Amino acid sequence: MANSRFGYVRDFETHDTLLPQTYIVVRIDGKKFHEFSKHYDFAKPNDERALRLMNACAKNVVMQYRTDLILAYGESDEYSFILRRDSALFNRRSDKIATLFVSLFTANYVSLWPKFFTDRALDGKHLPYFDSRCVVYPNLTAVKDYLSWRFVDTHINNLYNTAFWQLIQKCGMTPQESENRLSGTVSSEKQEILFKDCGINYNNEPEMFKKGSLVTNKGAILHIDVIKQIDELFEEF
Ligand SMILES: Nc1nc2c(ncn2[C@@H]2O[C@H](COP(=O)(O)OP(=O)(O)OP(=O)(O)O)[C@@H](O)[C@H]2O)c(=O)[nH]1
Ligand SMILES: [Mg+2]
Repeated sequence: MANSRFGYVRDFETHDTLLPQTYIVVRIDGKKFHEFSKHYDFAKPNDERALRLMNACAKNVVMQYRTDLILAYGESDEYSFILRRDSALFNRRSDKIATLFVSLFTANYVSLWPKFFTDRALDGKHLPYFDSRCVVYPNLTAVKDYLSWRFVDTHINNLYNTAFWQLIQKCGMTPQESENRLSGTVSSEKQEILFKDCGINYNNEPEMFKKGSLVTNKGAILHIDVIKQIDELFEEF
């Protein structure tokens, strides 16, 4: 950058450096995807094309930064990227990491869209965009708990949403009736309602819906019980 008398303004810039020797998690989340999914007629509660598109974008981000990443995990309109404790990516600058991850992800989302939504083009008034944040975790226990938290969230949301929409679609309930039916029920009761009222065995639902998607740093996309395999997933880290 050339020197000029205006150059002093550079001194106003600040850089947030993430604590050394901590695990960095970058979480991105679709902005107003409630509206976005409605506009593009996503299947309810899970649109396989949309989830596969998210996975393809995440995989490309993982491959770009694979040496710094442990794994990525996603559900719905969100993805978390977990970086190694010793990562020196962009000198651990929070703004650089958060913005580059989210813009690379979004660029992929737009460019890969036609591959997954073959009969519907993106229109300029309804473009996908995502927020992004970096959070640091001080030890392996905390980072394992972070991933377990997202996994449990996937399970809870998916079971509720599956039951909620099945009661509407199969049993002809209104959204309010469906909500009332599920209100106060625990997991096993929701599974029972699904089975008895809708003839659906939750265990037979697609693994990607029930378990979310995990991208390894080699680029494999898995739908596994994260909690059962949590120690293996972080064995080398
Ligand atoms: N129908 C359908 N909707 C989906 C799917 N995946 C995500 N969504 C929608 O995306 C929303 C994601 O939740 P949030 O991130 O809390 O909602 P949001 O509208 O994106 O709000 P902000 O993130 O705060 O901007 C869900 O509530 C759904 O409405 C899908 O596969 N099918
Ligand atoms: Mg969102």
